[in-house]
Amino acid sequence: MCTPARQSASYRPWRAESSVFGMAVIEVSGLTKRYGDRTVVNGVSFTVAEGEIFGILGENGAGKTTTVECIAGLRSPDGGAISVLGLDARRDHERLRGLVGVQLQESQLQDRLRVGEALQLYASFYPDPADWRELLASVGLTEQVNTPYAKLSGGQKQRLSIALALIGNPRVAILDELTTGLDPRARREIWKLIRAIRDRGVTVLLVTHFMDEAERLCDRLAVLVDGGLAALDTPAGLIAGVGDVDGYRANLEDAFLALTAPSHDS
Ligand SMILES: Nc1ncnc2c1ncn2[C@@H]1O[C@H](COP(=O)(O)OP(=O)(O)OP(=O)(O)O)[C@@H](O)[C@H]1O
Repeated sequence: MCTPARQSASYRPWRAESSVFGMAVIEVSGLTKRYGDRTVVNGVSFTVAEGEIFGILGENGAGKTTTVECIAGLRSPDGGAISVLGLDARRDHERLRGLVGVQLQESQLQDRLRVGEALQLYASFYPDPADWRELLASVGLTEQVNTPYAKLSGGQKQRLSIALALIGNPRVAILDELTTGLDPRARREIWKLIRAIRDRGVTVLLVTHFMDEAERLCDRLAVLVDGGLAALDTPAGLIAGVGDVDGYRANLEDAFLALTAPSHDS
């Protein structure tokens, strides 16, 4: 069973339910997901507006991937409703496929498939794909165009999976652990790319464990604790909720640790 969301006594929860952005593109209402008798996502609700970069934070096992997989229509919720671009995430999955780009953890391609071939193959699935060579350049893989998947480094595989999520020119991009395994320069390049696609009106939902990434890139953040929504706010709002820590101004990691701290009242 899912335990109630833990919350540190020192944290003053803020909630920015509505954003300054426009139309809601993703609406999650009371999302609940169970595996067997374990509830791993428990009544989670939030909306993501068009053109927003929305981050999901949480400790390992908090339910982040399960949440985004339900939004991507890859898993069936046990309760609640999810609408993406006005369509039902699960029932209208086929229609949404061309509109939503998904990069999930551990995307696995055929070992012998070359980088350029993979992009051209995926581009052929979509009516209005991005220019694959441009995309290749923007994720820094131009030199690897003829490299088979099996010969890519971990970070290069990660960059390719981001390119594949964006190849269909999606209106919504769902990115799970966007920059895990990337070196610092590559991470900055990927942040730039994400901002650029956002500037074109793409709505971005991303899961991350990196506090700097969440703070620099995301307009708002949802923090999941034990499958429940512990906080939903801008990075600055979350930080403001903790005040000072040991005489220093708190940062996002302090806010995250305060929100996810084990409860002391057991
Ligand atoms: N297919 C599955 N069958 C059973 N349990 C699962 C399955 N997938 C995930 N879980 C469990 O559900 C819980 C939430 O997993 P999830 O992958 O959503 O967490 P997460 O927040 O993304 O974690 P991480 O940061 O480690 O990637 C975990 O306890 C996990 O073990």
